[in-house]
Amino acid sequence: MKKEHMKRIGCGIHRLIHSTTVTWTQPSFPSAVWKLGSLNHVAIATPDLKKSTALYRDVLGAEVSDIQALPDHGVYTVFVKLDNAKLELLHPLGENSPIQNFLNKNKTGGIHHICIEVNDIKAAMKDLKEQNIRCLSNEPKIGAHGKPVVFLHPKDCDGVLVELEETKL
Ligand SMILES: C[C@@H](C(=O)O)C(=O)SCCNC(=O)CCNC(=O)[C@H](O)C(C)(C)COP(=O)(O)OP(=O)(O)OC[C@H]1O[C@@H](n2cnc3c(N)ncnc32)[C@H](O)[C@@H]1OP(=O)(O)O
Repeated sequence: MKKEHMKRIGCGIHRLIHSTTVTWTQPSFPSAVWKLGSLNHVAIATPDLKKSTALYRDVLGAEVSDIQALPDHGVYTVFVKLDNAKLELLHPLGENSPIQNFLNKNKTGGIHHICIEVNDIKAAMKDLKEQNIRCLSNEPKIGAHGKPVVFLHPKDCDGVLVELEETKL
């Protein structure tokens, strides 16, 4: 292929990439009932909480919280502060911790769930149940930030465990 021809193809691709715009589609249900807010956190399960905390604090230079024990959820947590959201480092607490199951399958740890804020958790749960999305508890529990939370089954959410947290939006 001639050099000039290749240059023209290159310019065409460049223009195509730079002229692409994203179009957004509005939700099909009335947003007055309940709505999603910001990403609150991404949770990472780790077999070594001290090592993971040191990675974010000492290597990556982030501000981190103290270790918090949440026996009702079967986890120890450390929060890592980012500008627009948080990371939640999770380690098993107790014999029936859901994190232990996850770590048995993912020995070195990995992304465990994402947490998205909602303005009305009960309305969200009612609506999602009607759409056959399984909520993993019948009632919201109090989560790591002292606010009501509920988890949605990963098999109903494209393989991702999703936590909803009620926050005033
Ligand atoms: C403090 C609080 C907060 O932030 O406020 C927290 O973080 S509490 C964080 C900890 N709490 C929770 O995770 C509560 C909600 N989680 C749960 O109820 C459970 O962990 C489930 C998600 C239902 C999984 O239950 P369990 O481990 O007994 O079942 P399982 O291993 O047979 O999993 C069933 C299927 O789901 C998949 N699966 C399991 N955990 C997953 C995860 N985290 N992300 C994506 N997929 C996952 C498995 O690979 C399996 O798929 P295959 O069948 O294809 O192999």
